[in-house]
Amino acid sequence: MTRHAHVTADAVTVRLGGQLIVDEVSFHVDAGEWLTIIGPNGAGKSTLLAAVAGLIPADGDVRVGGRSLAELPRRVRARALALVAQRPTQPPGMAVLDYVLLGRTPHMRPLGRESRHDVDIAASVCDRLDIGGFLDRDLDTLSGGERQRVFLARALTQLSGTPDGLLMLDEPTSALDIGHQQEVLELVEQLRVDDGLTVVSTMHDLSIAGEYADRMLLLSRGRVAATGTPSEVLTEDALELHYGATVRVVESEWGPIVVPARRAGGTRGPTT
Ligand SMILES: Nc1ncnc2c1ncn2[C@@H]1O[C@H](COP(=O)(O)OP(=O)(O)OP(=O)(O)O)[C@@H](O)[C@H]1O
Repeated sequence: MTRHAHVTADAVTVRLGGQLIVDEVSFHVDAGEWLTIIGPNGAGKSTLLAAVAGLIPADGDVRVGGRSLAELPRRVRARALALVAQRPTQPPGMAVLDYVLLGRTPHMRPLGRESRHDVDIAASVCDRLDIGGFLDRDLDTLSGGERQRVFLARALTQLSGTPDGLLMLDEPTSALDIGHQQEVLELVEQLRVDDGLTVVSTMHDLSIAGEYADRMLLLSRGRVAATGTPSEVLTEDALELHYGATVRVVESEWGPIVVPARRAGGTRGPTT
């Protein structure tokens, strides 16, 4: 399959509160590819995602599907890309189904109501994310992990029916147990393959990130420190340099596994 760049970020730069937070970051993501942005706390990952999604002012240029994001009308942009933020704003007292249906807004006529088709899409996405039993519940009453899947359901509902959709996920599995982490990431992977979604995510669990990403981008102090396959980016030296972490990287059939290593002087070193 011939791939073409679906997202191109060119010298994206963001200043917040007088500080340079994202510094001339450039990257591309091919159509149908999964790029995961990693980097230590405060590196600028969420800010970069928000800038690429056009949610905060930034210098530089972002092109999606060959068109400059700045030139796309809001509704067109909302059908082309969806961002699940780390802490999405959540209207108080809203039922899960109503919240997920907000994802259909860019597909409806202005002031129109959702159709049976919209409700079917939302309900089916919720079923796939194992939250079909919560549709009438108030969003505020869900657990953190249940709520995280509702946020993802809204984004998938938003992109449903869009060929070449761009799904951006800011730490999509941070509140999930290991079973639901796997379920959510496998679902995203399946949608990527079946529906041609392009995925850009941030993740802190480097081993899991490496299992799903085609390519990774290591962001450090707002700048690109490395890009490449998981095996190229997840090196012991790079993780020491940019995270200050002492780790062992072990290659497995699923990609590199990153294991924190006890520092010298630990009381339970390897028994040999
Ligand atoms: N409005 C703001 N004003 C000033 N500084 C800000 C503002 N918003 C974010 N920052 C700073 O920008 C830096 C990058 O924040 P960002 O949330 O993008 O990092 P991150 O890599 O996603 O971090 P984490 O892994 O902790 O989620 C941080 O130092 C943060 O304190």
